[in-house]
Parts: sequence; C-alpha cells; structure tokens
Amino acid sequence: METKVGYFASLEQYKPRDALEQTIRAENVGFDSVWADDHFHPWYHTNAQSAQAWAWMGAALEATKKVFISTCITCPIMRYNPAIVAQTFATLRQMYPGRVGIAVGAGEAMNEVPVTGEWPSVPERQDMTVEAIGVMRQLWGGQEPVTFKGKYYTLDKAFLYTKPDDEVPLYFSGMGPKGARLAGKYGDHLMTVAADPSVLKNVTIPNFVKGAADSGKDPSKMERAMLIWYSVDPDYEKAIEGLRFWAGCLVPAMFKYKVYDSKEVEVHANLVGHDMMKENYMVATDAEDLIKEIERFKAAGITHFCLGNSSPDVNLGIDVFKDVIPHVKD
Ligand SMILES: C[C@H](OP(=O)(O)OC[C@@H](O)[C@@H](O)[C@@H](O)CN1c2cc(O)ccc2Cc2c1[nH]c(=O)[nH]c2=O)C(=O)N[C@@H](CCC(=O)N[C@@H](CCC(=O)O)C(=O)O)C(=O)O
Ligand SMILES: CCCCCC(=O)CC
Repeated sequence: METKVGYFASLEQYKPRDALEQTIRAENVGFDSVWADDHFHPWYHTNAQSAQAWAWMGAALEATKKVFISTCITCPIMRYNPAIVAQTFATLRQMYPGRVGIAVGAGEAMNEVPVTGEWPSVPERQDMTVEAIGVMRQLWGGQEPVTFKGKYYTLDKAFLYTKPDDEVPLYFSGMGPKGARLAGKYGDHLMTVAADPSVLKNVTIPNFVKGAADSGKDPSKMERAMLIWYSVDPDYEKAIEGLRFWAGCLVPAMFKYKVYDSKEVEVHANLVGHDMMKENYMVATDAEDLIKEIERFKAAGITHFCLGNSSPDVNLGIDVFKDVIPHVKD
C-alpha cells in the first residue's frame, strides 16, 4: 500500500485562521491529506484554542484545491448525535467529492463531560461508537427513510436528502487492543495515536488485522493511519520542548479517569519527561532526522501519517517536508 503523508492542522494549538493558513501551505508543499482535531476543551490550557472542527473544515475545503480533509477524530456518541454527524459529513462530501473523510472514536472526557455531564465506561462508549457507526452508515446508504431503535439511538423515518455519490471513508480510532479490533471490524481504515512502534507492531496492528479478517474484509486494502506529533528545530533541546503542548496525551490517567479541566491536564503534561516524548513522538533537527523518524513508524506498519506540527517555527515545520515527502513515499 502506498504511504500517504498528511498534515494535522490543530484547532487546539492554533487559532482557526492560522490552522487554515497552515493547511494551504501544507497543500502547496505536497501533503496528501489534512486532519483536524474535534475538541470542546483542549489538551493544554496556556495559549490554547478549541475551534469547532466542522465549521473550520468547510472553510478549509473551500480554501484548498484537492487535498483530502478529515477530522481526527470526531466522537459521534454523546455531545453530537450520530445522525447529525452523518448529515454534516454527507453534506461536505457532496460539496467536495472525493476530498472528505471522517475519523471516529469513543471520545474523551474533556470534550463530552463539560457539555453533557456524563462519562460512561470505555466498554460502554465503544459499544455506543459501534451503534453510532451503524446509524451513520444506514443514513449514508439509505435509499428509503430509516426507522431504527437501538440501545442508545433512535431513528424515526430519518432520511438524508443531501448525499454524496459515494460513502464517506470512515477511519476508526483504536488505541487499546479491543479498540483496534473494533476498528478492523467496523471501520474502513485504522486511526491510532500516541503509541511507540513496538506497541503498534505487536498489539495495535495485529488486533486491527484480526478484526478486519474476522469480519470478512481484506486488511491489506485498509490504511493504518496514525496521528503523530513532531517538532523540528536546529536546536534539538528546543525541538523536544516544542512538543510540551501534547505531553498530556502520554499520561494514561487522562483516559482512565474523568479528567476534563484543561488546567488539570496541563499540570500532568508538564511532568512528562523528554525520553517519553522522544519515544512516542518525532523530534528532529532537519529533514534527514524526520525521514528517519517516519521510517521508524513505517517499519511498525503505519501507512498514512497524520503529522502534528509542534515545531517552534511552524512554517519551517511545514516547508521542511519538501525535502521529506519524496523520500518517504514508496
Ligand atoms: C481508552 C482506549 O479506548 P480505545 O477505544 O481503544 O481508544 C479510544 C480513543 O479512540 C478515543 O478516546 C478517541 O476519541 C481519542 N481521540 C483521538 C484518537 C486517535 O486515534 C487519533 C486522534 C484523536 C483525537 C481526538 C480524540 N477524541 C476526541 O474526542 N477528539 C479528538 O480530536 C483503551 O485503552 N481501550 C482498551 C480498553 C480499556 C478499558 O476498557 N479499560 C477499563 C479499565 C481497565 C483497568 O481498570 O485497567 C475501563 O476503563 O473500564 C481497549 O483494549 O480497547
Ligand atoms: C493519547 C491521546 C489521544 C488524543 C489525541 C487528541 O485528542 C488530540 C488531538
């Protein structure tokens, strides 16, 4: 499968208009795709943003010519109703054929708790995600109004009047072994994040492949996408510290417990050491280092890179890819 190189235009780290400028620049440099986080509260507090992803996607699609754009990721189970998620992405894909995708996952407390007050267990949210995908697929594929009574969602003669010619490609986020199996079973492609290459190779990808094969799909045709943050700067130490905004994602407690206050996340993020960031993210002083870092994750089985630019000089962090992309594409 060909390797794709995508740019993660963060709406938590950058103002929406700055993320838009980055997106235009990334398309010109030759990135295959652009991905946006779909958050209510951000993963850091100081200087953070948190723009609404779907509103931003419409502007980004209009401002670019051909690049594929997707969320990374949308949680379609609580603050959003899955039927409205289906309607939104069907609308975008009809307007921008072939250019729109969606990635889904079981959510994070910081996005759901502040506006719903609820935080079900991981297994229940995974179950809700599977049902939500069923709702979305029924609406996308439905030639007739759909009536459905599930455990979590209800459709009563629901029909999408605005549809694309083809279905919206759906990336399913799996971080744990069960999540990865569900991704193989119910997704078109895998999305994952914040894992070191040995975990990807020995746990995440084998479980994804098993889930896909068990449901009769050909896993070799399914992408293994991953959100990975990187920072490039001629000063190596400065490059590592550039990744601090995202260090909270490396703290397992953020997923296990109901943490939804960004100030609290930031306290944990500030305790993460450089070794952990180097292992899970990409730190580079130049294009050559970045190529080696990408190869490290490619060897573990990643085929579509969603690269989150946390470089001290953001434009340098995009432009360096003129010298990276030709070397990492097969
Ligand atoms: C927590 C793990 O669950 P899993 O389903 O595998 O992954 C969850 C994630 O996909 C979501 O949280 C996702 O929403 C996060 N996310 C995101 C993910 C990604 O791959 C790329 C980008 C993003 C950005 C983004 C995200 N979310 C948003 O809302 N918005 C965004 O922009 C997991 O570890 N699962 C394990 C099972 C764990 C479990 O059940 N634990 C038990 C307790 C066990 C114990 O006590 O030790 C429990 O909690 O009850 C698995 O195997 O699946
Ligand atoms: C382990 C962290 C996964 C979540 C990433 C995220 O929500 C930021 C976009």
